[in-house]
Order: sequence, then structure tokens, then C-alpha cells
Amino acid sequence: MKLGYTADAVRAAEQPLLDAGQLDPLMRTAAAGLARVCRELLTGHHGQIAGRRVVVLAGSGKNGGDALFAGADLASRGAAVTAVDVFSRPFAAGVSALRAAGGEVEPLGPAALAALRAADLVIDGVFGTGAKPGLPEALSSLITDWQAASGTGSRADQLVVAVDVPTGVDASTGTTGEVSVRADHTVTFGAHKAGLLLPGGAEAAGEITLIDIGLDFEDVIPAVEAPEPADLVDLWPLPQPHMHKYSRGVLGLVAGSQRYPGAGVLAAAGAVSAGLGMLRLLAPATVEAAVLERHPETVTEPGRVQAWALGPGAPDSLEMRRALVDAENRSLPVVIDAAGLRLITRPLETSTIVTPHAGELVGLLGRLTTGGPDRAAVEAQPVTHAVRAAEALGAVVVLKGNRTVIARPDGTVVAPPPGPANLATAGTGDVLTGILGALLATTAGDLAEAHRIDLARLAGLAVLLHGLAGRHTTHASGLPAVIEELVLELGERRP
Ligand SMILES: NC(=O)C1=CN([C@@H]2O[C@H](COP(=O)(O)OP(=O)(O)OC[C@H]3O[C@@H](n4cnc5c(N)ncnc54)[C@H](OP(=O)(O)O)[C@@H]3O)[C@@H](O)[C@H]2O)[C@@H](O)CC1
Ligand SMILES: [K+]
Repeated sequence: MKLGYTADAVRAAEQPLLDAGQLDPLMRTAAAGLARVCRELLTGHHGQIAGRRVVVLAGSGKNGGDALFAGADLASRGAAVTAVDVFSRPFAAGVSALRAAGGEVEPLGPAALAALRAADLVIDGVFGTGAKPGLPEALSSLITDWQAASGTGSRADQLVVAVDVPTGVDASTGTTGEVSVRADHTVTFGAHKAGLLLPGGAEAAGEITLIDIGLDFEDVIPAVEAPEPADLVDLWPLPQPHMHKYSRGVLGLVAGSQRYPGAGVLAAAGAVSAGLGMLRLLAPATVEAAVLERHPETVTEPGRVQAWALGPGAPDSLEMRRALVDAENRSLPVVIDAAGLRLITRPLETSTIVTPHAGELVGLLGRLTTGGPDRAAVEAQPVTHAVRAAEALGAVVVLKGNRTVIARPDGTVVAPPPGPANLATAGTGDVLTGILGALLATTAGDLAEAHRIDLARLAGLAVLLHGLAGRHTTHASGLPAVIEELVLELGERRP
């Protein structure tokens, strides 16, 4: 799991070292790590370092300093390095090092654009964690003119390496202005900046390398967690040998209707594929019949459950309300999707996950807060609005989109990697609700006991697995079989 920290947290971690007069060694370590990645990329893509054209975009702060020192390293190995001095007051020690190694410094102007276009490698060191919002006009036209073509650099074989954070990306939130650098690779120092793991920033950053510069984050709560496939092996709740069907967990599912029976079938299949003790389905007879045909082990009588999932496929409101009352009365965890979201007008008195897409989040925020956003605002700033909803509801919010983000009421976020484009099809959300329900049912005991299981992290695992499964199928009804296979594999791979 990658952990992301805000710019303030990074500065706070850096401060004791700066107070101890350690700026110079910190920057040397950072620049050495950056230079190593640049050398590896140049050698890998262009065969060698000597003779390759490198352009350093150098701002006036330490980010520019890091880039200039790395440029000096490449120049000393024979690369032709030109630094573009963006603000006419570059980091002085970096300029001296570059010149001493044979590199040149150019002011920002027409020659800079030509150099950028011709470069084999561009090192973006304009802004890092110290950036204030908004790029100056001359800089934003330079970036636009250089990166106008699709992809990152001006040519397919041009490499772009961002120093710490791509310029134009907010290090803490990942929001980008109209113009920002698109990198193939970002080399970040001390800790992942939260913005590199969030929508916007993650796409701009490309692949990320973290360089350890000795900062201590032991007691700092990360702003963002980004789960990775290896986390599934460690953390996915798998059945233990001593379990029986009730201790493994029973999910009560309220999903599907005469009009939308398929959503009930998909939610049920999602739950079964993720693994659980027993599925108890409360739905009209047509939905029951369709689910029983596929999963004859399903129980269709009311009875005790360990968790509830409700909402896919416009199910009966009365049945959903009954489930919510039971969840609140017995402190059972609940996942609420689609039609179920419309029943929410106040925070629920139990562990809750809601799974809106942008439009549904608008409705939720409208009912829970005054002056709720419109859909465009949610799509432009998904993290901000998911967090607002999580705060207002006291619940975990899984805001579904091409980049799903998960917010906790304390404002921290879980950001799984983006799923494949083919998950943007009907029914995939129903499967996700089923998976989430199964996870709640199988971990309900731990949730109640000591809050050892974190709901948002659990949701992150579900979204991650759902995304991985999406790579192997083109439609929602293909997902459950792949999920089942992946879950079985997790069991085999767990040490
Ligand atoms: N964290 C760590 O432990 C370590 C961090 N390190 C490195 O330091 C970097 C942070 O350096 P930093 O603090 O100097 O900030 P940085 O990002 O270079 O930018 C600030 C400069 O840009 C300017 N400026 C800002 N916004 C502007 C705007 N909109 N328009 C115009 N100008 C604007 C601003 O000017 P000012 O407003 O001060 O006049 C200031 O000069 C970090 O990302 C990493 O690379 C490592 O070397 C060592 C360990
Ligand atoms: K940068």
C-alpha cells in the first residue's frame, strides 16, 4: 500500500532536519536518487547517456535545485544538458554545479521551446511541494506548446521525468489547473505526496519512484492510502478452518425488482464470488428464481444476518427500510447503493458504506447539507465532495467513477488504482455492491469487536479486486467468475 502525505506533513517531517542544518545533504540525496532514475531511463530507452539531449526546466526553489544537480550528474557523464531558467533566479548552487559539469543555462524564450522539443529527456523541476496555485502565463504557454501533442513529450520517444511532483499538480490534493506537466515518471522524495495518488495528479505523474531521504512519518496519519495488488494477498478476508456458515458471515441482500431483475442477479453473484458463509436474498419471486438458478445455495427466507447490502435494481422500499432498521437496531454494517441512497436523509447509527456515482452524490449532498454541488463540480473535484459527504454522513463514501475514490469521515482517502475502461458498463456497480456486502458479512465480527477492520480500507480492496477482474472480461456478468478465480488464487498465494 502506498501512503500519501500532504505538503504540510512533508514540510513538518523535513523541519527537524533543516533545523539541524541538514538541507544540503537532504538535497544531495534527493538529487542523487533523481539522477539515478534519469540515468536508468536514458540508458533503457536511448541506449546510453553520452550525447543525449537533456533539458532541465528549473524553477527558483529547491525543486529546481534538485533538477539542476541531477542535470549536472548527467552532464558529467557526457549528456548535452540545457537548463531553462524559468524565473530568472534559479537555485544558485545548482547552476554552479551544472555549469562546472559542462551544462548550459538559457532564459525562458523561443530557444527554450526548441530545446524542449529536441530533448531526449526533460526533467521538470519548476515547482514541487512549494507551488502556489496557478502557473504564470509564460510558463503555461511554454508547457502547452511543448506538450501539445498527445502523450507526454513532443515525440513518442521523449522521456519526461517530474521532480517530486509534476509542475501544475497540487502536491496535497492532486488537482491540476488548466495546464500541468504530464510525466512518464515522477521521482518523489521522503514520502509519496498525497496528490500523486489522487485523480489528476496520479495521471500526470506516470510511474512513481520514491527516494528515501530519511524523513520520519511514523506518527503521521497518511492523507491517502493507495492499495496495490500485493495488499489483496495480505489483507483480503479469507475463510479460516474453524469457521462454519454462520461464523463465516451471512449477508442479507435486498436487490432487484420485477423491472430490474438483473441487478439482483449481479449483486448476488458478486457476493457469492467474493466468498461468504451464506447469502440471504430478499427480492420478488422472479429475482429469487433467477438467482436460485445460478446459485442454488441462496436462502430466500428472512432471518438473521451479519451485514446488509441494499439498493441495486430498484428493490422494494419497504424491504430496504426494514433492513436499515435491523442494521441500526443490531449495529450491523450495511452497504447502500443506487435506490437505497434515496432513503438516506440523516447519518445512520451503524457502520455504513455508501456507493454513489457523481449524480447520486449530488442527491445525497443535497439532502444532507445546504448548498450542495452540481454534477460538474463533483466530477471536477471528486475527492473534495466525497470527503464532504463522508463527513456529513459519518460513513465511508465510495464515489464511483472512471477513477473511484473512497473517503472516510475524518477526511482521509483510499485511492485504488484506476480500473479498466470496460468497467464503465451496465451492472458492474451491482457486482461491486455484492462484493462489499460479502466483505462486510465476513468481517462483521471484527468490526464490532475492536474496530480492527477499517471499512474504507476494506472498500479499497473490493474496488481494487473489481478493477483487476475487469481486465479479464468485457461485461458485468463475466465479472463474478473472474473474481472467484482471483479470490481462490489469493488463498493459494497467502503465506
Ligand atoms: N521535502 C523535503 O524533505 C525535501 C524537498 N526537496 C525539494 O524541495 C522542493 C520544495 O522546494 P521549495 O520549498 O523551494 O518549493 P518549490 O516547489 O521548489 O517551489 C517554490 C518556489 O517556486 C516559487 N513559486 C511557487 N508558486 C509559484 C507561482 N504560482 N508562480 C511563480 N512562482 C511560484 C516560489 O517563489 P516565492 O513565492 O517564494 O517567491 C519558490 O521559489 C520539493 O518539491 C523537493 O523537490 C529536496 O530537495 C530536499 C528534501
Ligand atoms: K516538479
